[in-house]
Amino acid sequence: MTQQRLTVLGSTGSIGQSTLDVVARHPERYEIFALTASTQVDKMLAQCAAFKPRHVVMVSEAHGRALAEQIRAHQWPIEVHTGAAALEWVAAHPEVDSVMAAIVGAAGLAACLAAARSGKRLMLANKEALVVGGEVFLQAVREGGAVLLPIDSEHSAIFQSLPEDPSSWERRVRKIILTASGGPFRTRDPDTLRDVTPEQACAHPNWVMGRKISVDSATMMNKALEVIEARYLFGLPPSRIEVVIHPQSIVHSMVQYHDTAVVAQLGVPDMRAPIAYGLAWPERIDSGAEHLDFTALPAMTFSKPDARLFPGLQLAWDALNGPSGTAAVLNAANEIAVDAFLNRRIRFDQIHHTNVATMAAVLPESPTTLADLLALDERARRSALEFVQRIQA
Ligand SMILES: NC(=O)C1=CN([C@@H]2O[C@H](COP(=O)(O)OP(=O)(O)OC[C@H]3O[C@@H](n4cnc5c(N)ncnc54)[C@H](OP(=O)(O)O)[C@@H]3O)[C@@H](O)[C@H]2O)C=CC1
Ligand SMILES: CC(=O)[C@@H](O)[C@H](O)COP(=O)(O)O
Ligand SMILES: [Mn+2]
Repeated sequence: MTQQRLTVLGSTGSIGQSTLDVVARHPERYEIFALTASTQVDKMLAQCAAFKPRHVVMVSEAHGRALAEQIRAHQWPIEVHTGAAALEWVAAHPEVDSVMAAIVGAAGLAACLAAARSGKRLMLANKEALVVGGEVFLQAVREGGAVLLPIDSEHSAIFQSLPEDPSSWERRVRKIILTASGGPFRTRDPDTLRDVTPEQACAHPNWVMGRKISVDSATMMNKALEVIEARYLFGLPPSRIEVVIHPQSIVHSMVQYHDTAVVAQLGVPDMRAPIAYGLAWPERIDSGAEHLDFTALPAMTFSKPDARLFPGLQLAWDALNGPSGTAAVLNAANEIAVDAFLNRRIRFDQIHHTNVATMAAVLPESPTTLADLLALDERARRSALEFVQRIQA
């Protein structure tokens, strides 16, 4: 068995830490080449002590300087880089075999494209990168000869439930069914959502995750992003992607075939399982997650999402059926709106208002390059920010 050399983008986050937890269980299989973060110096220092990477990137210069000082004091042979361009360098480095993409938001797009163009095994948790990148992302994967493996729990489940030969998916599959927990507000009266706090929105019933994705789960924009992600990963038309509420998060998603058979993937809600699958594919390795005990499971239920409670979900299909680039506009608006909500500048229900207003205001012009995508992302962010400033006043 040859060791895989890994770059973990976003190693200080929830997915990054779970990835390192799995990696630590298999030192004979994985070696860390580079770790990247933005601001969390202490966490990164602890990861440096445990994994001795050759390179570390701190996107923030000030935090990078603070880390470099500590690394010098320990006399560790680790090079510290700063700035966003260094993310692309460690993602594309010729000595790297595999890249875990676990940065949150469109900030991870350029590094994902760099890994894809360099033909890496690209494990994708950073769904926003694919939502924004769309066909440009897929073209980079094809041209670079990369292997794109989903880490998002639903998409890992679908990937595990599909036949091995991707050229048969369109022909054999009737529908992809994404499960959604419904988040912390699933049973609320929609009229009471105006005044929920960031703390309430981040209290996900089943998963411990970063703050941005936790708010997305509460609005179900997470599922909207996942519908778009599924469309690009599996190539089925948007009309053949469905969402069902499954509050227990045990069935991670399903594939329904033309003969009526449904193949699903089940497991405890622990991201180490899909991460281990991505790391070892097509092998199976210990992930550290608990095995399912079917005799101890709660009753599993499935229901239709309530459009009054989760109006943002429909935006996925609106974006996919709109001009190319509309998904990038939606993502940018949502990133701005979630940040404004987390900083108590807008109400929870105004996240959706911001997304709708930005989609109406910003018309994309068929982006075909990374530069086009970044310019569109920037334009949509400016428009969303203007809207946020208007409704705040
Ligand atoms: N958490 C989960 O269970 C799941 C997450 N995902 C997806 O995985 C991705 C990561 O999520 P999660 O781990 O929860 O997020 P976190 O917020 O926990 O972690 C984000 C990571 O990205 C880094 N980061 C933040 N901003 C930037 C930036 N501008 N440039 C470079 N690095 C940056 C952070 O660095 P620092 O903290 O040092 O500032 C941190 O390492 C998201 O796209 C999410 O949707 C998908 C499925 C499940
Ligand atoms: C763990 C994971 O993949 C998250 O995306 C999770 O699915 C969030 O749960 P929701 O179903 O509430 O969005
Ligand atoms: Mn998910």
